[in-house]
Amino acid sequence: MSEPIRVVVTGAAGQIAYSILYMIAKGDVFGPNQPLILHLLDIPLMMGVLEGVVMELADCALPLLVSVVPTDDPAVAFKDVSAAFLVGAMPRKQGMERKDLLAANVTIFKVQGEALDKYARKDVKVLVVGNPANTNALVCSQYAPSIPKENFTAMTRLDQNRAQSQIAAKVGVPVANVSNIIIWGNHSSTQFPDASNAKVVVNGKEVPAPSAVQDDAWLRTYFVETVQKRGAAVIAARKMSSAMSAAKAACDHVRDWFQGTAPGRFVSMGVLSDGSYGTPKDVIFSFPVSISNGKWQIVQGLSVDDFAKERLAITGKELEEERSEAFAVVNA
Ligand SMILES: NC(=O)C1=CN([C@@H]2O[C@H](COP(=O)(O)OP(=O)(O)OC[C@H]3O[C@@H](n4cnc5c(N)ncnc54)[C@H](O)[C@@H]3O)[C@@H](O)[C@H]2O)C=CC1
Ligand SMILES: O=C(O)CCC(=O)C(=O)O
Repeated sequence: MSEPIRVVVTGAAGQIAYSILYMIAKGDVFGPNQPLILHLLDIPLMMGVLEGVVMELADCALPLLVSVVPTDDPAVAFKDVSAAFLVGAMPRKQGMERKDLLAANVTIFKVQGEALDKYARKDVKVLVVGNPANTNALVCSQYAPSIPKENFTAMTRLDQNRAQSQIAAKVGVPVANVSNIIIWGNHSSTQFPDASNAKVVVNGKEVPAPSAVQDDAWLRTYFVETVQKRGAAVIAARKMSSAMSAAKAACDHVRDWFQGTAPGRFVSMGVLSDGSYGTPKDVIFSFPVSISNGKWQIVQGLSVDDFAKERLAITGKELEEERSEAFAVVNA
């Protein structure tokens, strides 16, 4: 067994955390040989609820979980952490867009960026889940200047998983047979879910997703819109936002970041844009990335047709607008 690593989950008394903590603590992210010390951050009002979560974690009797540190103090929560799941933020209600949360949530990520800068390990890997995730990740990284910008990412893995599941159902194959779906841009209704470079295994043979689906109109309309609006559909049905699937996606994201992607495979992550594929620079934009040795790289040279270019421009523009609005809030 290796030495334990410290992992922080914010919003630890909330609904995503209720699923994510179990998944992390049983080894789904860092592997079956990596002991963990879990730091749980929430606001003072939620400390009673958090106590119950701590009791339940103990009652799970998980061999990898060395200890748990519940706290409402960012200085304690971020101390020496190797990985940070930044979940704690207000979720949207029915009828809202995620960017409507910007004014309420962006300040949380300023404070947590400052705390990461002061207290976390300099190689900490940060995943922002709290919405609007891309812009919150950008703000967080700006306030943590001593940590490399590439260590800040935003979650679009839930959108990727949703897209994968839609394609699998359409073709009639298990989800594991579908790979290399791309989510471009913002985790919002302007995102562009793109199956044009994806692969599907049909009858034992890997083929391009468009040939497996055989319905280009579906791929450009129903598929794109279903994934873009899936979060809202879950809220309409559950009266609460996605939680179990969000927790699973966060674990997938951080697992792949730490453990790498298989040769020829890529996943989607919101990362600092370098302008690849004509996107605006210096926003957190979701790209296809391959990962090895804990470092992600934007996959280059993929075909992007005019239909895709138009959609990349729309979601990129939204991210530029969110960036201006966010910095106006934090600098006010
Ligand atoms: N990127 C993505 O794909 C997804 C993002 N989300 C977002 O994740 C966030 C959390 O969702 P839920 O867990 O369902 O919400 P929730 O309301 O159940 O839990 C949020 C928790 O965060 C805590 N919190 C608030 N301010 C905090 C602070 N400054 N420090 C630490 N904790 C704080 C709250 O007290 C609460 O316990 C929301 O913003 C939601 O929109 C949800 C699903 C998917
Ligand atoms: O849709 C939301 O605003 C909350 C949850 C979420 O981001 C999602 O389900 O994709």
